[in-house]
Amino acid sequence: TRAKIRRRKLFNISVRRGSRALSQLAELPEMHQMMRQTCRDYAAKELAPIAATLDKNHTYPAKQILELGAMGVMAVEVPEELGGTGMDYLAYSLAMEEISRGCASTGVVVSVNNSLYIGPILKYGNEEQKKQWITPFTTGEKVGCFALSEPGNGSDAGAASTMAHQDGDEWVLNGTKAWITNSWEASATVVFATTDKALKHKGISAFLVPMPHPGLSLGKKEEKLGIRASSTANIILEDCRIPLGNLLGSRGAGFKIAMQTLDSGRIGIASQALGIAQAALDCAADYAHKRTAFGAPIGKMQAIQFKLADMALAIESARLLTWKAALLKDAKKPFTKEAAMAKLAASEAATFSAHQSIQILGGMGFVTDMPAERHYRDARITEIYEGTSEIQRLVIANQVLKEYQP
Ligand SMILES: Cc1cc2nc3c(=O)[nH]c(=O)nc-3n(C[C@H](O)[C@H](O)[C@H](O)COP(=O)(O)OP(=O)(O)OC[C@H]3O[C@@H](n4cnc5c(N)ncnc54)[C@H](O)[C@@H]3O)c2cc1C
Repeated sequence: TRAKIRRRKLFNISVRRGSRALSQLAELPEMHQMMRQTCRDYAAKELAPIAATLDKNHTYPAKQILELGAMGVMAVEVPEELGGTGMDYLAYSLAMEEISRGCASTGVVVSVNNSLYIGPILKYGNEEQKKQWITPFTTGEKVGCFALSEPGNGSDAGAASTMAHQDGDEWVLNGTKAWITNSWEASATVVFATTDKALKHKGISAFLVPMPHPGLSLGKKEEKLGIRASSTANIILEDCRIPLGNLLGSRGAGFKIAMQTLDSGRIGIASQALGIAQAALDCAADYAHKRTAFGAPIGKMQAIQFKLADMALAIESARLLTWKAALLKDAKKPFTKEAAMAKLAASEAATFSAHQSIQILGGMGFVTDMPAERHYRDARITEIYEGTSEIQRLVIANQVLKEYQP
C-alpha cells in the first residue's frame, strides 16, 4: 500500500509538473504576458504605421531599435548583470512575434542581435569577452551581426573557404562572407573562418571582429524582395588582423558553435514568421468584415471563411510548436528537432497566410495602399535564411531516424 501511495504521489507530482508546462502553452505566465502586451502595443503604435515607409525607402529603423533596447528587447536572454533583461527564450519568442507583426524588417534586426550575435558569445564567451562584446549591444545603441554564409556556400556551411591564420599575437582573416544581415549598421560581427583546412568543418573557428576595422569592408546593400529596411551585404576580409584573444570558444569549435546558434536562432525566425502570418490574418479578417460583394460582407461567404480558418489553424499550430521549442530550450532539454519543426511550420504558415491574405483582399491585396503585398514579400525569406525548408526537413529526418535507430 505504501508503495502504491508513493507511486500515486510521484504520479501526481509529475502530472502537476507536466500540467504546469502545458499550462504555459495555454496561458502564459504573468511576466511573459507583460512582455507580449508591451511589444504588441509598441508594434501597433510605433512600427505598423511606418513599416511601409521604412520598406519603401530601405530605411534602417535606428530610432525604433533604440526604443526596443530601452524596452529590453535587444538582449532578452542576457542576464541583468551584463545589461540584459534576464528573461528566457519563450519571452524572446513572444517579443519577436509581436515586433515582426508590426514590421518584419525590425524583427530581423532584433533577431540577429539577440540570437545570432549575442547568443554564441553568451554561450561560448569568457567573462571578459561577455563584458566587452555583449554589454554595449544590449541597449540598441550598437547591433551585431553573424557571418557564416559565403558566396560559394550557404546550406553547406561546413565548406567555408574564409581562412584565418595566426601571425605572432594576431589572427589574420581573409575571405568573403555573404548575405550578412545588419552588416551596414553593425559595430561587431561573429565571423566563421577555417583555421585548419585539412580538418574540413572541424577546422572552422569563430572570431569576434569589431566594425569598422582595418581590412574589413562591406559590399553593396543587396536589393531585396522583402525585409528591405534591414541591410544585407557581403563582408570582405583582406588581411584583417584581430588579437588572438578574439577567438570565440576553442580553436576548431566554430562549426559546432554555428550549428548550435542556428538551432536557437530558428526559434527567433519561427517567431518572426508567426508575426508576419498573424499580420496577414489581421489584415484579411478586418477586410472580410468591411468589404461587401453581392450585397453582403465577403466574410459571410464560406469560401472566404475557409481561407481564414486555414490561416488561423496554420498559425496556431506553428505557434504551439514554436513555444514548445522555446520551452524545451529554457528547460535545457534537446530542442534541435522542435526548433526545425517550428521554423518549417511557421515559415510555411507565413507564406501560406500572406498568399491567402492577398486573395481575400482581391485587387487591394496587390497594391501598396494595403500591407498585404509587403507581408507576402517579407514572408518569403523565412523559408530561406537560417536554413532553407529543405535543410529543416533534413534536420528533422536526421533526428527522427536517430530516435528509431535499431
Ligand atoms: C536576406 C538574407 C539575409 C541573410 N542573412 C544572413 C546572415 O545574417 N548571416 C549569414 O551567415 N547568412 C545569411 N543569409 C544566408 C542564408 O542563410 C542562405 O542564403 C541560406 O542558408 C541558403 O544558402 P544559399 O543561398 O547558398 O543556397 P544553397 O545552399 O545554394 O541552396 C540552393 C537550393 O538548394 C537546396 N539545397 C542545398 N543543399 C541541399 C540538401 N542537402 N538537400 C536538399 N536541398 C538542398 C536549398 O534548400 C535551396 O533550395 C541571408 C540570406 C538572405 C537572402
